[in-house]
Amino acid sequence: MNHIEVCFSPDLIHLHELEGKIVVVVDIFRATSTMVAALANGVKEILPFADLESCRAMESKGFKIAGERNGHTAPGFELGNSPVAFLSGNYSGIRLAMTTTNGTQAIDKSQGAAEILIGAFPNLEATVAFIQAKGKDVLVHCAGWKGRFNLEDSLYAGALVKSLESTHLADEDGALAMKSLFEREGHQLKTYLSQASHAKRLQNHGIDADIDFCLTLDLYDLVVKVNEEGFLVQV
Ligand SMILES: O=C(O)[C@H](CS(=O)(=O)O)OP(=O)(O)O
Repeated sequence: MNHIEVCFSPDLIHLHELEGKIVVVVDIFRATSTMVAALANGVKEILPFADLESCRAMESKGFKIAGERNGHTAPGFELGNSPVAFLSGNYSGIRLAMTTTNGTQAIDKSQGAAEILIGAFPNLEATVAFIQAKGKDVLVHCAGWKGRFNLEDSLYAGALVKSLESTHLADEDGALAMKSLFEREGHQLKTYLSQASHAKRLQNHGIDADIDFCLTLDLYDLVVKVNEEGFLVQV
């Protein structure tokens, strides 16, 4: 049987072994939900950046640029970090360069894994099926918030642990705790996560539609991975 463990913040990733594992990066509010929405709605590939300047520079290379800090579109960027923005409009075939407060930092810190997947509730079951076909150990890397634990990424980790229980043993405390939390609260994701500090911050930004989208299960039969050139693509 394979194993599954959970890292609750990019600041703790040094405590985990990445080599040989599938790392699933998750930033429910909103980066990884937005990445899944973008690729499901025509975007060809996404190049993630940890910093604003490197991302901004990609505009002159033919990329659309998406930049967000503290929940707002960064100055000079065409797009921010809204999944709903990709549900309308024509993004067919575009290349996107993207940087966000937490999510793209977590991707950056996942280098060294056998494979890096992008996890979100709208593609949970597709991700589960892909992992089960691979037969590798899994590390869920929660983006958290500025180095801190957050409820929504951790609850996704619990959903993944629960969905993989027939093939992946959860024998460390973080994975066991999040599985229990998901078993208790997973039937009422939206109600439970409305109290999350991140959801409250975003509600103050008037983006309830984004939050609803981010907490919708299995909208897409789509797996997103980081390819050898560092692009996020559909598998
Ligand atoms: O845009 C978001 O939802 C957040 C903003 S913040 O972390 O709450 O300031 O960024 P993300 O990288 O998606 O966590």
